[in-house]
Amino acid sequence: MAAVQQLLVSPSPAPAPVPSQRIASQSAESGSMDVDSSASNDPVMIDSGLMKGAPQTGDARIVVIVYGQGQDNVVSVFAEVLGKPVKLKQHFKDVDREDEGFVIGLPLGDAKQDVEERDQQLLVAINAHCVDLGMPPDLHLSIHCDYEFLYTQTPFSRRDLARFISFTLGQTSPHSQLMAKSRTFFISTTFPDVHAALPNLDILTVGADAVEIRVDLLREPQGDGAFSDIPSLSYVGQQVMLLRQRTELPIIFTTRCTNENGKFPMDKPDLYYDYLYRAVQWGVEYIDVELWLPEQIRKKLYENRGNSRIMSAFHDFSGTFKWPSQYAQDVFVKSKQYADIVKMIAIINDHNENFELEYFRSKIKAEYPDAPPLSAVNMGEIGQFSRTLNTVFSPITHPLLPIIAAPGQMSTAEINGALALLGQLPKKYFYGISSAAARNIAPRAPFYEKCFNELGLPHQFAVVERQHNNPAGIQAWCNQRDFGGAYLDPGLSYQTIMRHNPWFATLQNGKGPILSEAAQGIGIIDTIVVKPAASGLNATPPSYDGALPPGGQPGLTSNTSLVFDNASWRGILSTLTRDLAPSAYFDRTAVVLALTADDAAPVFFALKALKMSKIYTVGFRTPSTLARNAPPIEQFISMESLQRARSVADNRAPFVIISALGRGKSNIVGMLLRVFGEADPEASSNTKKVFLNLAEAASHQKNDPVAVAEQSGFTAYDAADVAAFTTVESLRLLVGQNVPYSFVRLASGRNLF
Ligand SMILES: O=C1C[C@@](O)(C(=O)O)C[C@@H](O)[C@@H]1O
Repeated sequence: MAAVQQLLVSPSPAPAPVPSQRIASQSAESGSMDVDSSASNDPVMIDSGLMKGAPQTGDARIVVIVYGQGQDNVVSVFAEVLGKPVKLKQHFKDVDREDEGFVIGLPLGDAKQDVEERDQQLLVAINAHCVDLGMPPDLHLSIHCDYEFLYTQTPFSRRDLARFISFTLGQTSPHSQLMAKSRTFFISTTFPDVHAALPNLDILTVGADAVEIRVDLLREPQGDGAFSDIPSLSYVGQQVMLLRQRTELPIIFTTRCTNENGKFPMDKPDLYYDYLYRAVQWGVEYIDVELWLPEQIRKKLYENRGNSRIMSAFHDFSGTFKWPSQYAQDVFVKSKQYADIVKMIAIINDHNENFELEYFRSKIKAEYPDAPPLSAVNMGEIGQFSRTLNTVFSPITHPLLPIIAAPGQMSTAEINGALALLGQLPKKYFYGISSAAARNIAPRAPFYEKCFNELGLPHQFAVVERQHNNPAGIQAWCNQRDFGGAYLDPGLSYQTIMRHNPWFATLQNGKGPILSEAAQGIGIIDTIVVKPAASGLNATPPSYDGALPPGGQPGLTSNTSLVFDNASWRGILSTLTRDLAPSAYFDRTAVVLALTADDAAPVFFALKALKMSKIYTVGFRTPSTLARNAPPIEQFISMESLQRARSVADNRAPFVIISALGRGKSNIVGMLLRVFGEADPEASSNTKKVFLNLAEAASHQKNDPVAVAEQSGFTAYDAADVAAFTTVESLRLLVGQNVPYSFVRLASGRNLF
């Protein structure tokens, strides 16, 4: 306890992180650390635009779960994931305003009687069906509930439930995040049975931003060696469930018709509605809706799409389609009416028609600036060139797939290889600038190399060691003609980088590097992204007279700028929301233990994104600049303040404990875990508290914080979880490619499943 007291009363000083370039120069001038304890009472709220892609409050209606016989337990899991208490009732009519803030469970038999008359303004109805009990679910409930969650009991995928409920309630929005990327790909799986894809799914989806399930290609066995003409909704539901349990990627649900290279019959258009609307109810992120379908079906799907996004699809196999024609433009105009993405795909006869498509693309952009994004490619070998140029949801294949989904499809590696040959993807040098200690905790270099290979990227990657206390020399790696980007592990404060690497200040004609929103809010830079600047062509090349790294070509080219970014906060956010919906954190409090404010800064930003209402700190003081971008802060400076936090009403008592304290301090972390982990009989929700250990794992040791947390009733995550999610984010920032979290874990020797 003496050690605790000592730590609590003697916080270590911390350099002030910098929330903006302007503030950066001010505090750099003053040179002093700005410690502000009053900031805790009067936090300055950040711009809403500051957290693009951050969780949203979403659907505020009462969540009602209809459960099957003997399945009332699933209601508690929903409640736990949402961070709400549970109530069991009988009928929809029993649910009223007093139930706001609860998750309500209704037994199937009773719920069925009045599901149609329910108050849709008040509640959102989810039919939870355990497929182990048999398929299909009760049809009446399937049709009339807002959503349907299909699950297996063993294994039960909590991650799938968290993702389903966060998405359907609008707390997460994968579409807006994907559309912010400069290039997106989706892999068209062509398996007759998703089971066949599962063993290779991690590797298959490297480079993909979404996975398409070609429902029309699924083959449902009939038992006598035959297959049904079209797979039943029961079969399709289970296939989607299986896929979703095994990938974190958004799913595209496609029922491709016989006329457009698919197998779905065209004689009953209503059948499409039944399948596609059910996919909306299953919480599938993207629904492919073919343009030939009657307008009333397309309109109805668009209007009832919930949080799913509609990809309008048009394929022309006639060989007479012409991109410069009025017809092509009419197709676009008709498509965009009920679409979030417009897909147009055609067979061409001449290579030049690829250029016509490019002209069409730019014309559409200019004439319909507010229209949904266009994804357009040509089929066949002759059309492959267009597949390298399309940037919105390019369909890709993989050598491990049984067949290609359309003539001319290419893999990500082939597309990148082609771009490299065409000079569109020049070889660049990427660096992992890390301290020896960081490299030991989570070696990222072999993984980067693996990804570059797998993605067919021509780049080269090298790890360079930074002396622990010497932040100088970073500029030497960046000021090279072929510099591609770098991650810094650990990150460094903006001020520190700028102070010790004066060359950065010369960028952009003296304006310095660009700071991303996250970097501004956090003040710690862990990713340096190269951005070709449109206006940079006339810029003066920045000069540099320092030593160059071996083999480096002097001088970052003048038409590029550098973006200082932060990927760690997203790693933290993704870890915290892997098994819980964001709402489990909304308005609750956290404890953050660290030796310096720098270590805590990305945590604060993530907790702000999770709309947490207060942070208690241990071990450091929070500079006002950092407090501005965080929930209100109170420092634990005595045992009394700790006791106070412990005795407040349940909702205000700390729900998350995040520690960046190293091994030497694990007894302090353990003490706090025991103090706050005790079960609270008054608890207003049954959600287990969360512990995140950002420090090096000290497993098999006495006082291992993760073990103590689990014994004290916490769900615990460690630095490796965050490192994997952070790597996903930094790859996305540095090379614009998505690599699934599960692949990162696999590549680092730990399988997630
Ligand atoms: O729409 C498309 C595009 C595609 O037809 C192609 O050309 O790659 C492949 C299909 O699976 C997908 O649904």
